[in-house]
Amino acid sequence: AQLGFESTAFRRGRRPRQYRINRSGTVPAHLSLIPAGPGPPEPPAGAHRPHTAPHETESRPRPEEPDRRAAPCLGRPAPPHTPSRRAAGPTRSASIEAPGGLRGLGRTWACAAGPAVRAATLAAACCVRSPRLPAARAGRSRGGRRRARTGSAPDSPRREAMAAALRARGATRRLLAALWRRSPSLAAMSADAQWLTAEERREAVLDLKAAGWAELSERDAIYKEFSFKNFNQAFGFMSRVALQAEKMNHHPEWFNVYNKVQITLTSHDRGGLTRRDVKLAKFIEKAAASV
Ligand SMILES: C[C@H](O)[C@H](O)[C@H]1CNC2=NC(N)=NC(=O)C2=N1
Repeated sequence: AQLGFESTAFRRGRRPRQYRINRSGTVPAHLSLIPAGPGPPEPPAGAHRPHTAPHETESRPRPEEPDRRAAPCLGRPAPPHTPSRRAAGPTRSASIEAPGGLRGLGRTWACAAGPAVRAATLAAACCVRSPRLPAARAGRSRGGRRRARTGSAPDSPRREAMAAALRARGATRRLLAALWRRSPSLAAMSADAQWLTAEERREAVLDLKAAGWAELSERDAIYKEFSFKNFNQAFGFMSRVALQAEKMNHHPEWFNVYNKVQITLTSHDRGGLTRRDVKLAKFIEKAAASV
């Protein structure tokens, strides 16, 4: 497969060089594709880590905070678009097109590279380095590759930018991994948020019973029958409730015969009464009163 790599900031006007990776559609492990978007959770130690070149996992000083000035594109996948031509005006952009068919790729990344962001930063922060290009053409001498691997101090602004970009990338990955690790607890927290505390439930049911609702004995739900002047009023009421239900993604169980509407509220995904049922019941009371 052909990876089209065009970076005007990188090429400074020379004909963009096309990078090529193997035809199997896989990205060899020693290629470094730096996901700028929220990547998958960090694999457990020792697990297969796709798209991370060996030298990128070696020890390298990692600042606490990513230096975003060096690699503004990290953390932001770009919408799919064709490789950009030289952008007119003060800023230039570079993009890498990874056709959807490539395994593990299929993403388009763009780096908004203002004049101050050097080509080396783009090369480090957003590019896939082809294994086929001789070291010199890949924009780094053999010594430079050794220095990047060992983390020894780079000796030119271009290498400084590259080292800063790689450090920023590492810090960003660690940040994303920490967020991914925490997400199960966030999900659990939102689940807990659905349930009513005992006190909240007691107060809510008291108010709803005062409005004519009843607790069902055979399941954890509340029920009420509404009567309207005619079918037209009943259906208008149902239409308003239906729109609210869609908005909340929380729907009543109901039955309508002419001017009667029987409604049961419970949260199927929780197997009982939750805040959503109370909220919908309060909306239903207002809708019935305004018919
Ligand atoms: C797929 C859809 O989001 C879910 O089925 C929603 C739809 N409406 C719902 N309504 C109610 N009352 N309980 C649910 O658990 C529920 N889940």
